[in-house]
Amino acid sequence: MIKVNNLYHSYNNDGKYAVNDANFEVTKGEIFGFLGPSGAGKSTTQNILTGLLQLQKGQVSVAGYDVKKISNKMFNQIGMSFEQSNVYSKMTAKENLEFYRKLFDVKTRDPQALLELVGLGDKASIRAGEFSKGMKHRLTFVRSMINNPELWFLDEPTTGLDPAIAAQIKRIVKEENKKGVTIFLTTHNMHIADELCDRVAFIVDGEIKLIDSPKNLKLKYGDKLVEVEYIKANKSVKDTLSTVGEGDKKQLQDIIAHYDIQTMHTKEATLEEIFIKVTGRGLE
Ligand SMILES: Nc1ncnc2c1ncn2[C@@H]1O[C@H](COP(=O)(O)OP(=O)(O)OP(=O)(O)O)[C@@H](O)[C@H]1O
Repeated sequence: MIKVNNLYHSYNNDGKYAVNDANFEVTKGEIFGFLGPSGAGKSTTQNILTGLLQLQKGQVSVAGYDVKKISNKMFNQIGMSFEQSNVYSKMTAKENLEFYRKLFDVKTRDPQALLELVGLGDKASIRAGEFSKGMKHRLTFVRSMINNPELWFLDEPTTGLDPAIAAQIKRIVKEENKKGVTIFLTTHNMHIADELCDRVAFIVDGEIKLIDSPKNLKLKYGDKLVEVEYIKANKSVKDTLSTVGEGDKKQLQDIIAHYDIQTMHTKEATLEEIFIKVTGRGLE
């Protein structure tokens, strides 16, 4: 669905690259995450893929189209939801969607039904300018679904939303993906990457450091740890021990044999811990 080879982008032609030799493929039906801190080059890459930035160097094909010579037809097949909501403030929520749907020459979804999907059904005739940031975000989000895209670009889809709405957005993303929609998701939030993505690319300073599934990354980089809490000399003690090292294994057996265990559970490394291990950088 997406093929990127030797992609570079420099804003100032000063030898500094916001995207530096990126190579990846996104296959049909997967949720592919682009995970990296602020300034990593996520938006730049997404903007090149969606034709908002002109391709300078490299080969990029999106939904079967070469982005060097973008065809308007490509826009019928893709959806884009940006972190910054760009809705028309003087139009109502419904007018925003009615206006936008006219840009496509494929079957579009019913604006009222879309608004209801994100809890804005009763706000259809309110001007978007009066909406809160979260409401504008939801409007932008459903607008990007209006043409039933087979490839959906989502930029920080849950950032700044309250947890209930974020959960609703994630549910919709999962449902659309089940119907076969391919999703390219950019984020600096490891939770959403972990929860939604089939594969993630770690990106730092314009470079992709690795690409793998969250599960494989945890198996590969996550230490196999057990967190145990027990009573020793009338005091509660907490230890984190490895199930791989001989010394730790023996200590764990010793604790189980001699002390009163209060809690014991395995501890997985988080994607952020793995990100730091691999790239030497955090996600903030
Ligand atoms: N219009 C621009 N002109 C010059 N430099 C830019 C421009 N847009 C982005 N950059 C620079 O390019 C680099 C990559 O930025 P980009 O916005 O792609 O990162 P990002 O990973 O999307 O970050 P964020 O999560 O903050 O959006 C950064 O160093 C940024 O300062």
